[in-house]
Amino acid sequence: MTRYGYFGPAGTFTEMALRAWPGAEEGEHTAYASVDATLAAVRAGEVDAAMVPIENSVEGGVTATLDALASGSPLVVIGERLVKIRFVLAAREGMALADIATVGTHSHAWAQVRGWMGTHLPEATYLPTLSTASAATDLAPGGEGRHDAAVCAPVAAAKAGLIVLADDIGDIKRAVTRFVLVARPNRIPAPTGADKTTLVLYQRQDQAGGLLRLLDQFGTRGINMTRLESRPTRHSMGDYCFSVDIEGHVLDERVGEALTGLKRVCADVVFLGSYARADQARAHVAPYNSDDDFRAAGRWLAGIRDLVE
Ligand SMILES: O=C(O)C(=O)C[C@]1(C(=O)O)C=C[C@@H](O)C=C1
Repeated sequence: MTRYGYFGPAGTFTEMALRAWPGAEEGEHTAYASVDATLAAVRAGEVDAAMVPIENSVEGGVTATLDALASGSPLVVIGERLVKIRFVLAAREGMALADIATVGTHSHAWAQVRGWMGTHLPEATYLPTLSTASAATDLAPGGEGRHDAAVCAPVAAAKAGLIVLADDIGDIKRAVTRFVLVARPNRIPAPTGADKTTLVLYQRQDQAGGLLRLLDQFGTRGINMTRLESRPTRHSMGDYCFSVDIEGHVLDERVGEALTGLKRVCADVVFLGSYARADQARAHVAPYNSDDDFRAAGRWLAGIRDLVE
């Protein structure tokens, strides 16, 4: 039986993403209190794969995940899931909106309901919690009740026996979070034609046009990028690496060529996996950059080289 870990406790959006993964319902599920602990469990072999949040359509990259993936022993993304985000404001039985002085939730969730809070609970103090579901369980019978209300998923409020004071309180109604399933690098899923590849790129040195040179490796091979974020390397002030998602699979000729190009020009390239896109959108391939184009050009060069004595 496959052992899955996830950023928990039960009732997080991350758990929903794991449940949406084909076959995961039949596996064994273990919740971890933080993204770091979840990925450490994969690295230690406690679980075979784990689901963690990586990107939200409103608040952007989940830096805890980006940083934990980029450092430490190698891990790879083997799949992704998109989950529609709907938040409720939940509290213990008997509470009314007027009684709420403190609100607990995950920092990414708070960023998505800030506007609603400013309008409906402008005086409320925000208390950060490890996850949206842990904000709810804190209010369950036996919980410490460190805040008056929790911002969480409807399912987390129900599990904790809470009442819903307000439903669908996200400032952006179509908010979506992207979650990735991460494993040790002993398997890379086969290409599907609708794939993504995730990389972390370290520049050799900070110089004019440095980032342009890295991105050029994609541009000249007709590769479309779907995410680019800079993160501090933590070595010194102003020293950044780039976390990138591109369309395509490591077995695609254009992606392979871009990777070898990056390996030459970068101080380091961390390969974080090639995997099927959740939305199944096929890769855009710019003209003259298909596998056939690359192979034909390779055959032409080999033909010339064959003539060398
Ligand atoms: O706390 C949760 O429920 C999570 O799954 C984490 C998380 C995140 O890290 O972005 C996931 C989705 C929501 O956007 C808010 C919080």
